[in-house]
Formats: sequence, structure tokens, C-alpha cells
Amino acid sequence: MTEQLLGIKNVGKHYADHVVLQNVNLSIVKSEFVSLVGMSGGGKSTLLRMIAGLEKPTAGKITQDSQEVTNLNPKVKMMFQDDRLLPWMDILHNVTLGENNDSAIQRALFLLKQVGLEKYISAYPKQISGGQKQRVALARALMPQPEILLLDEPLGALDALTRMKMQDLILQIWKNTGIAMVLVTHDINEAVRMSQKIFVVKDATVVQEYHNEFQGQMDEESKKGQDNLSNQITDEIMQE
Ligand SMILES: Nc1ncnc2c1ncn2[C@@H]1O[C@H](COP(=O)(O)OP(=O)(O)OP(=O)(O)O)[C@@H](O)[C@H]1O
Repeated sequence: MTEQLLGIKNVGKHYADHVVLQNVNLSIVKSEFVSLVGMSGGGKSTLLRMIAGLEKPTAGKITQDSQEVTNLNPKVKMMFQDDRLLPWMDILHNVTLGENNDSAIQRALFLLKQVGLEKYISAYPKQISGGQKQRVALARALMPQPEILLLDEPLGALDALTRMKMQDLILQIWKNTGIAMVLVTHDINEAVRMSQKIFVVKDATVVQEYHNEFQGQMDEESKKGQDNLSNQITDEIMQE
């Protein structure tokens, strides 16, 4: 049996009388790549913030490695649509977050090489492109070797070609590291291209779970399979 990494059991969240999520149940196994899709305002980012321990559920329980997430979750890292780099630090130190010891610097250099930015270690954020900044943000998120990487629309602000390259890079890092990834995206094709499982968030809960046998594949047959699945998921989201 595959080992459960993250468990979300009967989770709900409301702000005053506004119910954002209720009865959310899902689990993620070690090294899995999943996506959350659904209408804007449906509670996807709220769910990520609760997994990260940035917010507490108002009902139910979130566990990681069988331990309840009650506070800031040290085993996860999050990447956002904006890069959140520190403008006064060079790229290397944005990744080490100011740590100057040898092992931090060696690890940051290794990660910057993985994301293809070894030539930019001394540059400052304003000197590199939006796509490159997101690569730095990715390296920084990988720095503490998280068990789960939460990706909250990290590619949303990128042009189509840069976006595809970043998708490839994230998939490659996922394959190399075995870090579980949870992607929130508005782009259903992106979700289907990248993830093994797609959860549809609708009516304040997870209504469907799709398994995707075509993840990461580029041959014509698989692309057709991906398109079919994307259409199915889009229909599910749009259905009243
Ligand atoms: N701190 C808060 N206080 C009150 N309401 C909030 C708060 N945070 C989120 N909400 C509400 O919760 C709902 C869900 O927001 P959330 O950002 O999780 O949705 P989402 O599915 O990620 O949307 P999008 O796809 O547009 O990012 C929204 O109606 C939002 O206004």
C-alpha cells in the first residue's frame, strides 16, 4: 500500500458567516503531483494556506506524516504568482535567505544550477526577467528540502512559452527530488499536463478526483488523452 503523506479529513473553513470550505476530504501520498482546480474564489488558496499552517481550519483535521498541522508547517514550502524576492539581496542570497555558511551556499549554488541560473548568482532581482525571478523563487522554496511544495498559481503571470518551460522545469525537479507537489492553477490544461491527480473544488468542497495516466507525456496519443480529460474537467466545473 502507498504511504499517505498528507491527510485532509472533514476540513472546513469559514470567515464569520461566510463558508469557504466544508467537508473537504482528500489525501496525498509521498511524491505525488496533484492539482486543485475550480472557479475563482472557490477556496483553493485557502486550502493551501491551511496545509502550510498559515491558517487554521474551523472544522476537521489536516495531518502530515500522521501529525496534526497546528502551526506553521515546517515540512512544506509555498510558491506564489509573485516572486516575493528581496530587492536588496543578490540572487544567491535570495536563495540562501541571507545565510552565509558554506553548506547553505553550496546548496543554493546547486539549486541555482538546476534551475539554469548559475550565471546570475550575483545579479539583483531587478536585473532579471519575470520567468527568471520565478526560477529563483523555485530554488528558494527547494532550499530547506520540503516534503511538499505548494504551488499557488506560480506560472500565472508568465507568457505562454516561458510558462511551458517552467512547467517542464517543475516536472523535472519533481522527478529528480520526489517532493510531493500541490498545484493550484486556473489553466486546466496545465493541471492535466502536470499532475497525476486533479481535484475539482466546487460548492465549497472537493467534488471530484480525476486520475491522469497521461501526466508529463508529449506524444500525440497522450496529448489527445490530456485534451479529453481537460474537457471533462472543464464540463464538471461549469456544470450548474
Ligand atoms: N482572510 C479572509 N477573510 C475573509 N474572507 C476571506 C479571507 N481569505 C479568503 N477569503 C474568502 O474566501 C474565499 C475563497 O478565497 P480563495 O482565495 O481561497 O479562493 P481561490 O479558489 O484560491 O480563488 P482564486 O482562484 O481566485 O485564487 C473568497 O471568497 C475570499 O474572499
